Amino acid sequence: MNEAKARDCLCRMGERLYHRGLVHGTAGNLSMRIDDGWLMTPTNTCLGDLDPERLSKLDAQGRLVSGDKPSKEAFLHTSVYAVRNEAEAIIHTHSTHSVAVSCLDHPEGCPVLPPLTAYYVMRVGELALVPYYRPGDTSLADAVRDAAVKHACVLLANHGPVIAGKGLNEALYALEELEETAKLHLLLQGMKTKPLSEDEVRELMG
Ligand SMILES: O=C(CO)COP(=O)(O)O
Ligand SMILES: [Zn+2]
Repeated sequence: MNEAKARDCLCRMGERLYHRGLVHGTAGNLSMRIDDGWLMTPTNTCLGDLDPERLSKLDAQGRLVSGDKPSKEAFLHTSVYAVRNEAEAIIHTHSTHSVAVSCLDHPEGCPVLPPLTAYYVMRVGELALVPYYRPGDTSLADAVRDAAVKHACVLLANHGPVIAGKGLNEALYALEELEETAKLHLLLQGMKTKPLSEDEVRELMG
């Protein structure tokens, strides 16, 4: 995709996330791979009101080439691209229900969310949980990179999701499935639920 089109796509995606209520304030950040590096949302900006000219352009080494100062999670984004060759776009949000799930006490070895529906399994697959680190901490980027080797969707404890996709739309659809499943999981708290069986999940994962 050419750079002008990528700039336009990022701004439209920011607006879409904002109007869907999936981002608020200046939380969250977006990026896209381009031929000579990455485009990323600038730090402390509202994703609903992005200016294509002010997006941060980073070179292949992650250095700022033009635009405003990049997101404090820039290193997290570039670390995920480094281990996921197919990833062309990354969305990070503080979407409410996903964040609520990220604040629960998750026993070691249990899935972060149960496979409640087929679409959750198809779009999100296996969600990895990364322990809490301060936003922008390079240790957070390192932990996310390690998790991203096997997982396109990662949930940062007490923070929010990071989703890599072959394009922005693929990342959005996974994020929306995650957010809705997190909502279902919270709605079902205290009720006897029957998630998909291991065989049903295996069939969907292919
Ligand atoms: O979500 C955020 C931090 O985790 C937002 O930070 P930035 O405004 O620096 O992108
Ligand atoms: Zn964040």
